Amino acid sequence: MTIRVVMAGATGWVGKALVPAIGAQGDMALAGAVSRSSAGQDSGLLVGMPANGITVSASLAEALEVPSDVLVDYTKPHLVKDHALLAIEKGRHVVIGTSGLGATDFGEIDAAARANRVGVIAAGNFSITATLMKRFALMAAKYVPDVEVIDYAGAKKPDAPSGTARELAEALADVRKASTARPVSEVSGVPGTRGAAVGSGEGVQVHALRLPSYILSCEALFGLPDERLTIRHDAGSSAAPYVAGTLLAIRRVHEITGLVRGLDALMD
Ligand SMILES: NC(=O)C1=CN([C@@H]2O[C@H](COP(=O)(O)OP(=O)(O)OC[C@H]3O[C@@H](n4cnc5c(N)ncnc54)[C@H](OP(=O)(O)O)[C@@H]3O)[C@@H](O)[C@H]2O)C=CC1
Ligand SMILES: O=C(O)C1=N[C@H](C(=O)O)C[C@H](O)C1
Repeated sequence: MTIRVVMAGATGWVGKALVPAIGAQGDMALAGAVSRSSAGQDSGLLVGMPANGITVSASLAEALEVPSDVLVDYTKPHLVKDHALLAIEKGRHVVIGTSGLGATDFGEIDAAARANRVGVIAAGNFSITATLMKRFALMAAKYVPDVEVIDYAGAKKPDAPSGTARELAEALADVRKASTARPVSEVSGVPGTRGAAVGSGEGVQVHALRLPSYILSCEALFGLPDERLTIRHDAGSSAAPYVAGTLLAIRRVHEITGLVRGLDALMD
């Protein structure tokens, strides 16, 4: 069976890497592509490939008028929730790469996916090594109660924390033991400098830095008396690391009903 894929954000940094990769898979075919600025153009030519006959649509609604199986979204934080809900309503499975969503948004997406009997896979980071960082950090959190997260990204990134840091902090908050740090509410000075608590219960403090020259790095820092552990992931400057994980999600999403968060759920 050929999986028919609609790529929202086809002309973006990640979309440009995914369009040729989807076309190269024997079991997948591009069925639609979305970008406002390139609407009406051939999506293959746009990414430096031979023409593929798939014309770019100006909106997701237009792209979903043609039959397809899976929406892949790498667009913008303010669009992704509406895109996901629209695709679910139209009976499509969804793979979410776009950052910016939190636990409440994902709760709504999960409910809609269950009601429409489709699957959604969302990962803050579809790279294998970023996924391993999350897995190792979750292992460490079983043994070390004190953990905080630092999220490094470029000055122009529109969302904070990053999808990578947010998914990590929410997952850590679910398993962490009580912190020994002085509660932020009891800190004098400028308490905001202690970061923001992300996730359930006491949450995990996340500190987001936004500076020119950074791409995206994420650190989980663990402390015990007289020793510490740092688990860090650094993304490079190309979108190549996200391709394999996204293709895996496209292949597996039809097996799911409702939402699964994190590429780690598909590994093993
Ligand atoms: N989960 C993961 O592993 C990763 C997640 N990301 C996240 O993915 C998202 C996308 O990243 P990136 O590829 O760098 O983004 P870009 O800014 O490079 O690309 C955004 C894409 O979305 C399209 N777009 C923007 N606005 C609209 C709109 N209103 N309707 C339809 N399409 C629109 C743009 O085309 P146009 O402007 O022409 O409409 C473009 O094709 C970000 O949130 C990023 O943080 C990034 C890398 C990995
Ligand atoms: O905005 C980016 O560039 C990236 N965003 C993702 C995130 O928000 O975690 C991850 C990716 O490494 C790059």
